[in-house]
Amino acid sequence: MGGATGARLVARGVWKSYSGYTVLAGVSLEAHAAEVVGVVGPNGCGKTTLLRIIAGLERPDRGTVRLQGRALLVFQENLLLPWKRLRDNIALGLRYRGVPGDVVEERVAWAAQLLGIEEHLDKYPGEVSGGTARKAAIARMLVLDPDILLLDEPLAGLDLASRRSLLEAVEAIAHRHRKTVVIVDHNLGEVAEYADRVYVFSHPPTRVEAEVKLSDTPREERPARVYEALSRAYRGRRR
Ligand SMILES: Nc1ncnc2c1ncn2[C@@H]1O[C@H](COP(=O)(O)OP(=O)(O)OP(=O)(O)O)[C@@H](O)[C@H]1O
Repeated sequence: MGGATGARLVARGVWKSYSGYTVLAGVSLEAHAAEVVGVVGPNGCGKTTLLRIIAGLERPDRGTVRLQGRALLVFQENLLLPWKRLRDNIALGLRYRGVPGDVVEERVAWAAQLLGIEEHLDKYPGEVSGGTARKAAIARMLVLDPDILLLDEPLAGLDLASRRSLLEAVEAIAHRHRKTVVIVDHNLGEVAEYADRVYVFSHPPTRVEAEVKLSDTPREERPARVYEALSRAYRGRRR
C-alpha cells in the first residue's frame, strides 16, 4: 500500500453485507489529488456499493472512510431530465443552490469545454449519443466543484471512440484541475491505460487482489503491469 499521507480519500478495512451475504470483506483503498484511480472487478463484487459508501449514501458494517473535501457520485444511469436541454441539466445543481446566472453560464461553459460537448448544449438528452449524455451527467457534477468525483461504470454501453474520448476527459479533469477521480468498471485493460493507480477486486466476499501504481509507467505498458501484479497475487495465494 502507498502511504496515506496527503490522500484525499482513504478507505480502510471496509466490510458490507446484505442479509448475511458478504459483499465487501475488508477492502482498503486510497486516492490522491490529481489522480485517476481505477477500481476493476467482476459483476456484483461491490464496486457500486463501495462508491455509495464513499459518497456517504450507505454505511459500512465495519471499517472507515476518510475524505478530505467533498465527494460527488455520478450514477451509472445518467439521470438527465429528458425535458431539459443539456445546458439546463448541467446547470441544475448550481441553480438549485442560487448561484448567479452569469456564474452558472461560465461554469457550464467550462465543464462542457473540458468534456468536449459544447456543440450539444442546446440539445435534449434524447437527441444526443450515449457518450455525450454520459459526459453531460459528469459535467453536471463537475460544475459543483467536488474534490472527489466518483464515476460508476461511465464506460458502460459506449463504443470504442466514445470510451476513449471519455477517458481522456477524465484524465484532464484529474490532472489539469487536480480533482481526484475514482472510476469503476469491468474493463481492466482500458481503465488501466488511463489510471494512475488501479485496484483489482476479487469475487465476493470481495478483497483487493492487487493494487498497482501506474503513473510512472507509459500508457501502453500499464495493462500488462496490472496483469503481472494479478498473476503474482494468484501465485502467492496458491503457495
Ligand atoms: N441495497 C441492497 N440490498 C441487497 N443487496 C444489495 C444491495 N446493494 C447491492 N446488493 C448486492 O450486493 C452485490 C454487489 O452489488 P454492486 O452493485 O455493488 O456490485 P458491482 O460490482 O457494482 O456490480 P456490477 O458490475 O454488476 O455493477 C450484488 O450481489 C447486489 O445484489
